[in-house]
Amino acid sequence: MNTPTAQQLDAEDPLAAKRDDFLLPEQGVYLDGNSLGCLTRQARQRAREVVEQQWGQDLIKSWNSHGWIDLPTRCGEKIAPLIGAAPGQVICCDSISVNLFKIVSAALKLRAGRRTVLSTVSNFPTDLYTVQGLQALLGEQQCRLQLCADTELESALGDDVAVLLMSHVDFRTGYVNDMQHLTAMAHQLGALVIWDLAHSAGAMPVMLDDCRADFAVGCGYKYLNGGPGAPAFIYAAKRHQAGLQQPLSGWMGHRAPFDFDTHYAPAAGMQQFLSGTPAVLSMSVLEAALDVFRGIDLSVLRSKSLALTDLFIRQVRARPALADLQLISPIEHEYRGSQLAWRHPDAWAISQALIARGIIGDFRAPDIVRFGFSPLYLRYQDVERSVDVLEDIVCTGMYRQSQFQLRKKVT
Ligand SMILES: Cc1ncc(COP(=O)(O)O)c(C=O)c1O
Ligand SMILES: Nc1c(O)cccc1C(=O)C[C@H](N)C(=O)O
Repeated sequence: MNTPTAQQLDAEDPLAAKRDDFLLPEQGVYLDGNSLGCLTRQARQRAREVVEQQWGQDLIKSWNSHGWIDLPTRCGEKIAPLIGAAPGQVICCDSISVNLFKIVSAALKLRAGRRTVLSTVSNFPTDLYTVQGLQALLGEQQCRLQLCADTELESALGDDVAVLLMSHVDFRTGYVNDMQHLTAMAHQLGALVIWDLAHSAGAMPVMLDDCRADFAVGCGYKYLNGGPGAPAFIYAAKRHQAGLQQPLSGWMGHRAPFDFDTHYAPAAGMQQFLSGTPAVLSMSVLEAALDVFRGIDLSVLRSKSLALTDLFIRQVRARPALADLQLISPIEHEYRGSQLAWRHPDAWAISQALIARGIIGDFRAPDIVRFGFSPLYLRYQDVERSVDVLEDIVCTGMYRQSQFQLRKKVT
């Protein structure tokens, strides 16, 4: 059987129409939705309404009339089905970093007598920094970060581990950690598990409830397309919610914020994770952006994501000029996220030359060119075009030009 062309794949794509919900750059191909997702029409419309009408005209009344006060809960409930969570377990607030601080601390308290937070050296730095901050605050008798290689998790899970802190999808390689297996293994040894869903929420099905996950965090600005700096979210399994104590106790997490009581008493359920006033502008935009997922079957989304990355790999491998690019993302579908990472000694210059030619991926130190594939708005033809440009940049040696050597502040 002949391999279908990119045009044929696009013609048969059940998600093709979703692309029209997005306002995409007029030129080029955007392969960085794993860092900052694209703008939807609904989000742009909401941004206008919130600024011009709700803030501009209705001002303070909007807390009630436009439901600003319930935004964290409403957004959380919209995210819940995307991550396999039944209602009442997700709330939108703050950043992943801040939320991790709350959750790691609360989870440690649930496992009093144990002090170790186990994570992997490959985890996203903020996950590790947050625990290092807690360790400095609480002292090593209360909190101790232990790091191991990804391959050593089983042997590192000792009986002092209170919390296993894992990224679902590795931010560099796109490797998908086995949520079901690792959660069960940690539970068997008496540890709780916190999952960082930054690179999986909105990109593939996530089954938090089915895996009996304890806690999770994730961000709004990648595959959820909530915009730059969009608020993050927290998941806490219902069975843990009653006995929790999170350290950033603020008035929005109080049982009755407008009683202005002197003493803190946490709200029931997920609201206890709120600290201060929600970022109304960004959360409103995120709420509208989430509408794009309405009616989407996440297994269809996942199939397209895998087909896009399959095509990219096939195209690169078919071109001898690209033989120096070494794939460090998994080949097996089961373990491959929605991104591809390629190692090359001139990764920085190649990523910059690609950007100059309209193919927006990114670079991760020291030598990775990374491409994210957002199935809601990418076409198979975009994939083919990106590899054409990549081949041209390498064949012509364009990336060796001096303007592509200078490192930038944000990579
Ligand atoms: C896996 C992972 N966790 C956390 C973060 C950072 O989250 P935040 O900036 O919301 O604290 C990122 C990316 O920025 C990430 O890739
Ligand atoms: N959050 C970011 C930012 O504020 C600026 C630039 C990049 C980001 C990112 O999201 C990085 C991303 N988490 C990564 O996977 O590398």
